Amino acid sequence: MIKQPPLLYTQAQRQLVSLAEPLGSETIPVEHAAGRCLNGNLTAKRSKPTADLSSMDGYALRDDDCDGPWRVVGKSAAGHPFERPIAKGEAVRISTGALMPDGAGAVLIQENAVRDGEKLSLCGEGEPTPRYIRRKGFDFQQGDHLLGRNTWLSPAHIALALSGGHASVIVGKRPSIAILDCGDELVRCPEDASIHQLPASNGPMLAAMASPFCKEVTRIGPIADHLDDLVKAFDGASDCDVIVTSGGASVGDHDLIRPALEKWGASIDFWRVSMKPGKPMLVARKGAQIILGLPGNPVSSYITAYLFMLPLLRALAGDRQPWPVERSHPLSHALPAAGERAEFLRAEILGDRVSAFAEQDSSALVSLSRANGLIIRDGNAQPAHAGDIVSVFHLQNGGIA
Ligand SMILES: Nc1nc2c(c(=O)[nH]1)N[C@H]1C(S)=C(S)[C@@H](COP(=O)(O)OP(=O)(O)OC[C@H]3O[C@@H](n4cnc5c(N)ncnc54)[C@H](O)[C@@H]3O)O[C@H]1N2
Ligand code: MOO
Repeated sequence: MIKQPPLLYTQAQRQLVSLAEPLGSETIPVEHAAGRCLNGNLTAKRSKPTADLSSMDGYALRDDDCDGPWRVVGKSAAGHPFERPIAKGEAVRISTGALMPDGAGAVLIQENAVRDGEKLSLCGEGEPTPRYIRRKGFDFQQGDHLLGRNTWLSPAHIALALSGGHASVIVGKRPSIAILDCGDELVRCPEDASIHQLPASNGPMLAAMASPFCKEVTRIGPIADHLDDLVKAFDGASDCDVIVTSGGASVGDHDLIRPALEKWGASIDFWRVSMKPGKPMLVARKGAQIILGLPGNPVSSYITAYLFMLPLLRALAGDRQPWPVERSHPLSHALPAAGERAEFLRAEILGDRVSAFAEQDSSALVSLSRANGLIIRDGNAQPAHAGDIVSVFHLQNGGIA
């Protein structure tokens, strides 16, 4: 029996993440790099744009020759530049994104032009202007810093890296993970669950949370509450970098995760964290493998995964700042004093204000699925009033963009 008192959640987070040795790096095509952690700085290999371009469809003119009429002597289309300098009295038909001819310093948009064969004149609505020129390197110049180490690459970053001339990037390797549902009462197919059983919802939920950060996610179980079955399941996961269990972490007769891990040969780093929900969480290791034992209650499982599993996976994938980001919001209503454990309240952020849901039972999924934030209450926090500023973790809803 472990006699340590429960750890503070911040201590437990640091202790867990300190066990994570980043898995090294690999070079991959930029177009496949969304959701990966950049391992190194990215500098522009080319400027954007590489030359002055027109931002509109119309005519390129000299900026000392803006009254007209002009003679249209050729065209500059995107990918097909006009090859010689433009002279006085000349205009070049130009399309959006096409290179400005040498000597051109203004664009007349076609809505403000009248064309008769090669003859071009103003229609009286507007003037040629340099405003419709995108200047060479205005977005970034060759040699500029584009992206910093530790950036989780988004679709916009992909466009930036490609536009900066990079075909490939160096990113952190991702871990493999095995996720085990544990409990006699669990059934894999929800349609097969009788009254005394319930669908094993934690495994797929945790897999969905983990998969953006993992190269491979293996789901195992549900596993019955028998020591030997659990040991066999751990054997089946022995190739993975991380093993995550849910259920069986507490103190009941059927809570066998700790004894099973010990029988399997793992050593327990810590068990129990002073947080609500999520208290019975444990961390163990076998060789280089890290095992996270999450509580079975679905909300406890989600919140411990958010606070522990995700930072661990980010750290293994090369992120040096893997922590969830706290933000400040005014409360829209009062909150009572907190208990001894730190509390994470499912909450809704509306505008700037945040309000906790009335239902905070650690098995209640409706309030979890409606929450877009978690209010953080320190252990023994004083009552809070409407308008008081509280710390909140934003929960991600939707994709990575
Ligand atoms: N005497 C005590 N009892 C409990 C304590 C305690 O300190 N003393 N801690 C409570 C707390 S806090 C939590 S949290 C739970 C967590 O216990 P376990 O991790 O052992 O979880 P189980 O008992 O196996 O399951 C709890 C609950 O969750 C359901 N469950 C389990 N796995 C899944 C899954 N994969 N998908 C969906 N639902 C799952 C399970 O059926 C139970 O209803 O212990 C308290 N007890
Ligand atoms: O920690 Mo338990 O997760 O309070 O229900």
